[in-house]
Amino acid sequence: MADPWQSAYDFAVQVARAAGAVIRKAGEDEIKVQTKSCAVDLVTQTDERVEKIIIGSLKEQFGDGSHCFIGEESVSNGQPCNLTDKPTWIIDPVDGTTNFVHGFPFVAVSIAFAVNKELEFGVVYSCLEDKMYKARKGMGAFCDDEQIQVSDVKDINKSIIISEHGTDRSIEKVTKIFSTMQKILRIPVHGLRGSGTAATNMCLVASGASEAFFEIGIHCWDIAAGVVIVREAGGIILDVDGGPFDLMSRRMMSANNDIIAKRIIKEIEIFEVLRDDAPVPSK
Ligand SMILES: O=P(O)(O)O[C@H]1[C@H](O)[C@@H](O)[C@H](O)[C@@H](O)[C@@H]1O
Ligand SMILES: [Mg+2]
Repeated sequence: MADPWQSAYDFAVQVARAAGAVIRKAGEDEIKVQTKSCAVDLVTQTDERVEKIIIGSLKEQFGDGSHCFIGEESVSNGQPCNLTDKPTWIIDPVDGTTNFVHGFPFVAVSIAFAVNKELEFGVVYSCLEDKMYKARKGMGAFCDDEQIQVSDVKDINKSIIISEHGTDRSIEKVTKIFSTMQKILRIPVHGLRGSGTAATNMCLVASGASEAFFEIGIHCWDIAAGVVIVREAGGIILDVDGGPFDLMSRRMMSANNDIIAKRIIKEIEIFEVLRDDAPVPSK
């Protein structure tokens, strides 16, 4: 049977690499910063421009109208965020926007592709490191041309765990996030880390550099590509309560194995977040 998505996958890699070059170039000039949901949820003209370039390139290649697009900045500007059975591109043009603004060296272009709500492939280009992570369902995960594999560590005391504090600075959420981090540190684990971009964090789990990354508050575009990459590197993806993963729930646990995942899940203090596909309240 013809392989329907190989050419789309190859094209996504090309588009991610080209988008990364635009981000690197933009980082050399003065960056104009705006905010979205709160004072620390940053967005720049580069986020907007790169998303337009990516979606424009994909529409040119697959522009018969049968493909759908979920992009961070399109959604932020009012587009719906509903995953249907149609071929759908899920795009974070600049994952690690705050890092980009500060010149902190972890910024990723994340492009995922789903059909019938199944993630078919994911591409994460860490553009300041010039590392291309990619994976197709059932075909393994790669960093550039090297196949990658999750860590084989089963002893939680010998693990590095990644988490992020996100952009919500409410006392309720900050308290729960840091109480969770404190409990994990005191297990003890070897260390807690965070790159500042969910997509990169997932690639660090996929490449064996960390045993788990979890976060409550991320969006589908931050993690969709990383989900495929972690799964194809032999890892697992769960909800933060240990249940089945739901791409639109804004909660995710990615780990090298079930033992590590379940041990960390025991420490997570869960707080509620609005789903990505929640109906937009009428103005
Ligand atoms: O950089 P963006 O695309 O906004 O996504 C990040 C988000 O802003 C942070 O709050 C999260 O902690 C990161 O995991 C996301 O990658
Ligand atoms: Mg982003």
